[in-house]
Amino acid sequence: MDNHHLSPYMTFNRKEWAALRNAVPMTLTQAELSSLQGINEDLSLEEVSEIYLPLSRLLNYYISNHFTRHMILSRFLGQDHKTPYVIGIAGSVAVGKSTTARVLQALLTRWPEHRKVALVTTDGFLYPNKILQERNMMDKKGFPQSYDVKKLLKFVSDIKSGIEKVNAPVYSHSVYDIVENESIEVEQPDILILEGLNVLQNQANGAAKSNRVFVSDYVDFSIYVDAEIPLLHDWYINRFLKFRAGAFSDPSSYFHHYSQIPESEALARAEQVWKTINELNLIENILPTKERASLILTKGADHRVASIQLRK
Ligand SMILES: Nc1ncnc2c1ncn2[C@@H]1O[C@H](COP(=O)(O)OP(=O)(O)OP(=O)(O)O)[C@@H](O)[C@H]1O
Ligand SMILES: CC(C)(CO)[C@@H](O)C(=O)NCCC(=O)O
Repeated sequence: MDNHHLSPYMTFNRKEWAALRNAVPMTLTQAELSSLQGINEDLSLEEVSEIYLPLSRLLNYYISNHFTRHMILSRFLGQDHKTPYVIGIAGSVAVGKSTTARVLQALLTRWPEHRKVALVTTDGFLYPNKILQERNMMDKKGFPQSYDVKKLLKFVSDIKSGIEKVNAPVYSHSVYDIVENESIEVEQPDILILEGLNVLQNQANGAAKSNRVFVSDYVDFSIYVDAEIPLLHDWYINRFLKFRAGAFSDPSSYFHHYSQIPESEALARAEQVWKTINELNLIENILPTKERASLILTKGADHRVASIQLRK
């Protein structure tokens, strides 16, 4: 472990981190490991046990401590005081935030406390295409101004207040828009995993100047998933091609059009979108939030986590 005195982080390499899962062993059966792979067929099981399992153990300690504190507060107030633990997951488009979130959801549910873990992505709080078009912002999707931040803040604040049922809107990558008349209902979870490009943004990087409260104010533990730009570029293009391949026979998919033109043309468009939208957004609005994360996961080729930085 590198504990450089000027850095706010302790840095672990892969081997050092993997060793940390052993102190309180939690073993996963082969069947459980296989069911985790249903989350993402490219996810390696070695990755789950060496990286995500120790991470879920650490989180489980923090979460237990959170609930102990709230029990004390309940005693002090003489009334029930329970608020969910919020884990934020930030990082570039295509870095693997949603995969990370789903693996952590599965692992945290599995700890003996059997906590109820809800998962929400901030994509659902993007303005619908109709509004983005009216505001001439279709090439700004994912930028701070493309989100209905008020709605997102109300959502997180309602969850934190312990409101019984809170609804979140849904975004579809395949339709490339908010899905009308669809929502996910969040019912008093113990843990909320909130995943999205913007969960760590504050006034200094992107959020509207008039805002005084930020999503990050409601986040108890934040994870920034990081990788070098050339890797992110490749992951974005690969996922684009996967969507394109899946959209040949589905005319309702946004990607259908790309399946009807030559691959080289579709690729040129994907390259342009990456460069002018997602890479730009990463540099301007997402990367600057990295230094505020509680934990940074740095990935190398094949999504393999190479190092972990944990705030001291
Ligand atoms: N741990 C992993 N191992 C292997 N492949 C992965 C892993 N995580 C993500 N991927 C792949 O990388 C691509 C992007 O992943 P994912 O959709 O989870 O990213 P994201 O950060 O949630 O993207 P967005 O912000 O656009 O929603 C997908 O093709 C996914 O299959
Ligand atoms: C929905 C977001 C913003 C975040 O997941 C992203 O996947 C996206 O669609 N960006 C806009 C440019 C594009 O990739 O088409």
